[in-house]
Amino acid sequence: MKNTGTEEKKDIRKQYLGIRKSIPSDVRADADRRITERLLESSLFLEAQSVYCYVSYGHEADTRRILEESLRRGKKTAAPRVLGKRRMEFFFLETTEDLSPGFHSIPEPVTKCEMAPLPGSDALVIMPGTAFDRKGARLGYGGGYYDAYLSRCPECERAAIAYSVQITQLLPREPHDVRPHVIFTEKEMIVCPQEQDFREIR
Ligand SMILES: Nc1nc2c(c(=O)[nH]1)N(C=O)[C@@H](CNc1ccc(C(=O)N[C@@H](CCC(=O)O)C(=O)O)cc1)CN2
Ligand SMILES: Nc1ncnc2c1ncn2[C@@H]1O[C@H](COP(=O)(O)OP(=O)(O)OP(=O)(O)O)[C@@H](O)[C@H]1O
Repeated sequence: MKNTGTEEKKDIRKQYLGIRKSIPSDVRADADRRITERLLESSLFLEAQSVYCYVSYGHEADTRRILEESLRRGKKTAAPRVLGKRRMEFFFLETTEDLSPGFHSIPEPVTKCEMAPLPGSDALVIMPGTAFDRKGARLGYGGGYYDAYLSRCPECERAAIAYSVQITQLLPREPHDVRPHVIFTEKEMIVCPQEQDFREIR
């Protein structure tokens, strides 16, 4: 990871990558199940016509069942592919077999997949992250991919999924950060204040 933002962000990222990695596998499996159920039962997911979801790798909160359920229920289902510096696009999947290892070995949509238009108000984007605070400030791997992509589609619904140990005190915030509306953990659904109240609170 190079040029990944402020030193403070780098330290917090490193710390939380360690915390996430150290979750025992049985606890992780149980948390993945609970996070998935909470998300699948939410009106955000039930009402979404299309779902733009990351494909988990390493120790990220698992998205495999979310992708499968989304496809099974006939929602347009898209996954991200990195195309260049700070640039990614989403591509529609027909099945989870349309994924093959790409950027950093993350499963990405294969070339035959059709590029998805920017998500509109009937779309739900499911965001990854290494740490979050309760106001929705988010730390990724430091590539700036989600901030850049989501700044192009302010209309869509944004949900993050994460293990409860990834929720932290206030994170440093930059003007280009695009925050989720809600965060689902295995313990709760955190509703994040939106722009207006955010400024008042901080
Ligand atoms: N599953 C998933 N897909 C995603 C993202 C993500 O966060 N998660 N991204 C969100 O922006 C984009 C990819 N961004 C990335 C940026 C940097 C690294 C990276 O440096 N990975 C290292 C270190 C990981 C670690 O220490 O755990 C590696 O794989 O070795 C990976 C992905 C698009 N696709
Ligand atoms: N829209 C932008 N304009 C200018 N610089 C940006 C923009 N978005 C991100 N950056 C820069 O890119 C780098 C990575 O951004 P940031 O730390 O916010 O990524 P991240 O949210 O951790 O990663 P990701 O979105 O890929 O999960 C930082 O140096 C940041 O200042």
